[in-house]
Amino acid sequence: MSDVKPFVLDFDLVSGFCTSGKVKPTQRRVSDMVAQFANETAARAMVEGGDPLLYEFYGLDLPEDDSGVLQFGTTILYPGKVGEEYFMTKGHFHTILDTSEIYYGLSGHGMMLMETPEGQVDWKEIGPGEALYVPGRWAHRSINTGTEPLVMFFVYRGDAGHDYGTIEEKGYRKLVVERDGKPAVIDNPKWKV
Ligand SMILES: O=P(O)(O)OC[C@H]1O[C@H](O)[C@H](O)[C@@H](O)[C@@H]1O
Ligand SMILES: [Fe+2]
Repeated sequence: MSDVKPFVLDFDLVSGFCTSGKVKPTQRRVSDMVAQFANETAARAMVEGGDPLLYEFYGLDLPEDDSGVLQFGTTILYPGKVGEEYFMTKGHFHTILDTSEIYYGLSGHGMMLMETPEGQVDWKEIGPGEALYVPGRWAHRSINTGTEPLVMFFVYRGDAGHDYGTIEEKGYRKLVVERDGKPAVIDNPKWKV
């Protein structure tokens, strides 16, 4: 058991930021995930044109080897598109595959795209006041389908870990793109078996 003392942390409901500045967010830009977008040419052009910030999230300094710890924080995913594909997170399986995660929508609107190693796929919309349960075994990627930052609070088992490799190699089976001004879920042409 780790020796974490009780503590309180503030997260602004709209911006998602820890306004007291007690923790600093990690940022990911288009350059951090060019190969993940369906239109890599559009992604590279955006990197050249200033490399916009896609999202930032708070990872706290809690022990990552203790199943009794709960990791938590907020993700702030900005609105925008790379080609026709909405801004999204990298997405990951948990290293301990069977561990789940809960997201609670604070502001903005988006979608969680999920899939299992066996090839089941699912997606759920998420907005303010909605709690989304991502069961163990489901890889998860957040997507901002709106015009405001998508802000979500998350919590998961402390030792769950992030497995990015599988998604980086194979991609997701589905993509979320804008079609006729609306989000559409389509097959990912770059997905590898
Ligand atoms: O890890 P990414 O796929 O880049 O997503 C960024 C972050 O999003 C979520 O909110 C997760 O709970 C975090 O554990 C994760 O690190
Ligand atoms: Fe996760």
